Amino acid sequence: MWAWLSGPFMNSLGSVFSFISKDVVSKIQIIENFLSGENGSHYATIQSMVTYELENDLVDLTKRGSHPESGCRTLLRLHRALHWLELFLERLRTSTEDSKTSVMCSDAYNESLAQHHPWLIRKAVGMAFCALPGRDTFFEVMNAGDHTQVVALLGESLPLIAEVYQITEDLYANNNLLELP
Ligand SMILES: CCCCCCCC/C=C\CCCCCCCC(=O)N[C@@H](COP(=O)(O)O)[C@H](O)/C=C/CCCCCCCCCCCCC
Repeated sequence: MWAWLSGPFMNSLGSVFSFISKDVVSKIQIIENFLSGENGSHYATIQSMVTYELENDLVDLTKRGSHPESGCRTLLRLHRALHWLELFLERLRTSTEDSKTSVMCSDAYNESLAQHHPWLIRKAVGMAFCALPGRDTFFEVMNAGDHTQVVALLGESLPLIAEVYQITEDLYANNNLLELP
């Protein structure tokens, strides 16, 4: 995932996608830094991270303050991105030759991340989607064989992505963390 996000495919799509990939990579890096830091053992699971940060007042709960890059708020952004990914890949899996990646991408975006982004980002992202390559290119960059094989792989992977998403969603909902600033 890391290599793909910062690799030639994303960079070839233009400046908006470079910005998106840098944003995701920097958020993954924040979590990795916690994991390799002195309190790393508390970051071994999402559950232990949430418990540790909440018990030690390490999360800005209502407005950004002294903990602008807590593990909880950083993971929340990635969690929302994972939802976009799930919705997009499901559309790709069930797409036909006539399907447009720009439409699949923006429909998935509007159902997920868009609700958390300001107007300017939504507009910039919406325009960038129009420049996305076609469906065949997406199948190729997955590097998992022909179309039938990619569709089969997506059929196996998507339930796992959905399960990971739901576990985090439930944990965050139970701890009132779904709207962290
Ligand atoms: C359990 C972790 C799993 C991580 C899974 C990540 C999957 C990533 C896959 C695709 C990339 C989507 C990236 C979306 C990043 C969104 C993070 C975010 O919302 N960041 C915004 C807020 O950050 P803060 O300021 O609060 O720190 C930030 O403002 C970024 C805005 C631009 C977001 C544009 C989203 C566009 C979504 C569609 C991406 C299309 C990628 C095309 C791939 C060919």
